[in-house]
Amino acid sequence: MTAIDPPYLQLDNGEQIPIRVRGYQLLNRPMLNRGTAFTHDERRALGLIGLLPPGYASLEAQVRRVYSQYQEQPTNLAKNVFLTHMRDRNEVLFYRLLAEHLEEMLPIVYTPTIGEAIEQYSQWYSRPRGVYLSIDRPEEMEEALKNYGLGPDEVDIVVVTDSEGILGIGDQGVGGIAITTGKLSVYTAAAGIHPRRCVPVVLDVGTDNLRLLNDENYVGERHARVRGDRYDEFLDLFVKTVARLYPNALLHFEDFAAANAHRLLTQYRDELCTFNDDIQGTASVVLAAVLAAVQRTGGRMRDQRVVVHGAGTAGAGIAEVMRDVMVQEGLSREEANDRFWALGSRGLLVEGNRMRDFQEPFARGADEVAGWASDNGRIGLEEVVRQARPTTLIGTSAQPGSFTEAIVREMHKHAPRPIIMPLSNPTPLSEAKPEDILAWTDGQALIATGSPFAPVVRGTTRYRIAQANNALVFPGLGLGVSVSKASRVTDGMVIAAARAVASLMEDAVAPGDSLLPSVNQLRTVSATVAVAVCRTAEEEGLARADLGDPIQAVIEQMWQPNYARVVLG
Ligand SMILES: NC(=O)C1=CN([C@@H]2O[C@H](COP(=O)(O)OP(=O)(O)OC[C@H]3O[C@@H](n4cnc5c(N)ncnc54)[C@H](O)[C@@H]3O)[C@@H](O)[C@H]2O)C=CC1
Ligand SMILES: CC(=O)C(=O)O
Ligand SMILES: [Mg+2]
Repeated sequence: MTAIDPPYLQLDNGEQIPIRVRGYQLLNRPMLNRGTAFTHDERRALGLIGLLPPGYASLEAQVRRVYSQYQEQPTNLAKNVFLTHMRDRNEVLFYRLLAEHLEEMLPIVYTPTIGEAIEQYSQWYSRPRGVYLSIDRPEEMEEALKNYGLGPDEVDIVVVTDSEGILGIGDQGVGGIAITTGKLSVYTAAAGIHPRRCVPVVLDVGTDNLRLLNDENYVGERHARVRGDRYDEFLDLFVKTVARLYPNALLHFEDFAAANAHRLLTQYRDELCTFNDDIQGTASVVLAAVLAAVQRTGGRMRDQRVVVHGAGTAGAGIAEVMRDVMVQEGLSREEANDRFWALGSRGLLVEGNRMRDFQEPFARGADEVAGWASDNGRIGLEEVVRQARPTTLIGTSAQPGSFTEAIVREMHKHAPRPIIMPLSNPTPLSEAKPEDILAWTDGQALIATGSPFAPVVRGTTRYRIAQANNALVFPGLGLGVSVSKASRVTDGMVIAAARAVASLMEDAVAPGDSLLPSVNQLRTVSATVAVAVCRTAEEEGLARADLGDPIQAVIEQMWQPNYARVVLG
């Protein structure tokens, strides 16, 4: 006996979803629409007779057709637009296509092409997706979120940006909504978070991007970025409204500028279940790559000497988590901080100079650097590498080409297997190309990048380049939080996620092996991360779900892109 009247969708987990709309209304609902995959009986029952061409195509046949259409698109941006439109028509088909061609399509729906799509958001704008909240109308915030149509128990993840620090391309105004929908695509493709249980949000607080303000097509608020008290009050209202409307959701902050990113994380991390992906997601995946690299060099984390080029949102987060692991390995906090040399736009961070509070732990003493070469007081990367003799070089500066041949060769003089990670996105902003780094270090460098790079062949060795992108962590983190109903995201979870990713690479020890799992393994990686997060949530007393077997719980919750059975009665 069923609880509801047909027609309805019968899901694998026993749930039944009523189908209340008919005809074109149904075809316009991307989660229900299946186009030519509706059978004739379904078309009769759902008011679709005459609204579709008579032929029937299975999901598999539809995937083959849309894949060939995809391949005909002339540019990567056109491919991105094609996939965006497809997601707006038929989400199961979109996610099935993405799942079957993940390595090929992730760079299209995510970095690097998403950077272009965001820059040209207003020019290509055709239909909305997500929730647009304007700082000029805070009183409409609750109504706007409610209009999205999801109830208190129907949301697992809210991804929010204020668009000030999109990837490495900076302030992109309202177009930043596309980073939130992009991240949510990755949540679904990588971790099986149900696409309808997610809310993408842009906080339109204005923009300082003059190109956008002068573009007649721009679809955002046309004024400078609001800062100060009004910004803080708007953010506070947003966080409190989300916590009230969706009490079980994870709130994911994305691409805020450095000052706000760290400040907001500190302010809200103990108040609700929230994390900052650029700080914590990035720190976790980079820690995984560094742990794998350190294992290959036969050393320990506590012995690393680490230069962080670009100690902003991502760079400082990476340093903090590496420092915490060094402390776990027995160093005092001060000894561990001392193993870092961090640079900002004014060069090496030195005590007494102006810097942000989250950078202070990594500043060097003025006495120590007194004899170092500087240009108007600015100590540059080459001098830092010469003096500090790092074993690990992290790039989160968005300064393309800043890991020069001279710098990499200097580092290699003292580090036989230098760990070098140009992590800036999108691809044109990378601090160096893996091919060059390998050439300058005679193939000895252990490398990870932020955006995807093709393998490099040198002699008989094929080097697979690890993509240290937070996409290897945030989907599994979100899934683990959702399955365990964790009340907070903790540093323990961030480190557990990193160790889980690194554990997948323990057998990868041949020359040329990647430091991280490949994008094709994203589902496995996300499930592994989710299980580690669930276990940590339990250990830390933060899990509100009775998990039983976390592996089974995680696998059962992962949504698969299949058409559910339609029960017609
Ligand atoms: N691989 C990944 O998963 C991730 C990569 N990133 C990338 O990292 C880059 C930075 O992103 P955020 O940390 O969010 O930006 P951010 O603006 O917070 O940090 C950038 C830092 O670089 C510093 N900087 C600027 N010019 C410099 C120079 N000439 N020398 C040294 N430092 C300089 C700035 O002072 C700032 O501290 C972006 O390209 C972003 O795409 C960010 C998050 C995740
Ligand atoms: C990957 C990412 O989050 C970034 O580049 O900002
Ligand atoms: Mg980001």
